[in-house]
Amino acid sequence: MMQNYKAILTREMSGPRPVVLSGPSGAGKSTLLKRLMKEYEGVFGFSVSHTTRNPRPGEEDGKDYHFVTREKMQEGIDKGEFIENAEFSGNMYGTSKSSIEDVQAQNLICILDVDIQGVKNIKKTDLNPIYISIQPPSMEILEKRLRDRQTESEDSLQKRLEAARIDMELSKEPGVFDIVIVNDDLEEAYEKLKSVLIEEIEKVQDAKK
Ligand SMILES: Nc1ncnc2c1ncn2[C@@H]1O[C@H](COP(=O)(O)OP(=O)(O)OP(=O)(O)O)[C@@H](O)[C@H]1O
Ligand SMILES: Nc1nc2c(ncn2[C@@H]2O[C@H](COP(=O)(O)O)[C@@H](O)[C@H]2O)c(=O)[nH]1
Repeated sequence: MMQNYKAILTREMSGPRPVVLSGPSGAGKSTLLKRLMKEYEGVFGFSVSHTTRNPRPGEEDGKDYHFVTREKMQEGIDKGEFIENAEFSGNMYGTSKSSIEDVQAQNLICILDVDIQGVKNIKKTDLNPIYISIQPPSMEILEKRLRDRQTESEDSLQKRLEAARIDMELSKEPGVFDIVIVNDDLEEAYEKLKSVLIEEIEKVQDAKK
């Protein structure tokens, strides 16, 4: 009984469980999470990462990423401001502690979009998120999606495909992810994602009533 009470208290103090979305570049993470955040406005908050890559057309500083120089990013890492950071396709990426705290302070479900290195490093922290991997149906389809997106140079595209091969292998390892969703048909993948998160979503909605 006492233990139950303690568990409830801890949950209330720490808020809803965060969600880590991972998977190869081009698998559809941003597409799915933007849709989720639109349908469940006021339930999710995006953890805005830092990156040293250049913004793509339409991307906003402070909303999609905090776009920073290598020097600035390294300075933050050295000061211990990041819970994880990684080098991906020639650029630095990282999750600052404050990006998560900002979302959690609002009692929202914090969504993190990180690569597989991020997943491994977050597992060493006490964040305790739900780990979801979004996978493409095949390497061929992934390459087509990345090319059609027209955001990458040939060099960046090749680096991303190489990272994708590693990611696709690692995602098959038991225990790394709570669930692996193959994003073939977008509607089906989205429904699956919602079904995994519905319990957590309802908790946040109930708390607002
Ligand atoms: N099920 C799908 N069927 C067809 N195209 C899709 C599907 N899901 C996503 N796409 C398209 O594939 C491209 C890559 O998707 P998206 O940008 O969401 O990937 P991502 O995993 O967020 O990539 P990154 O990690 O590089 O940010 C986009 O142009 C998107 O519109
Ligand atoms: N380890 C981390 N990986 C991150 C973070 N933010 C994004 N990412 C991952 O980087 C790649 C490429 O992203 P893109 O926006 O340049 O296409 C992708 O796999 C993201 O999941 C982060 O903070 N830490």
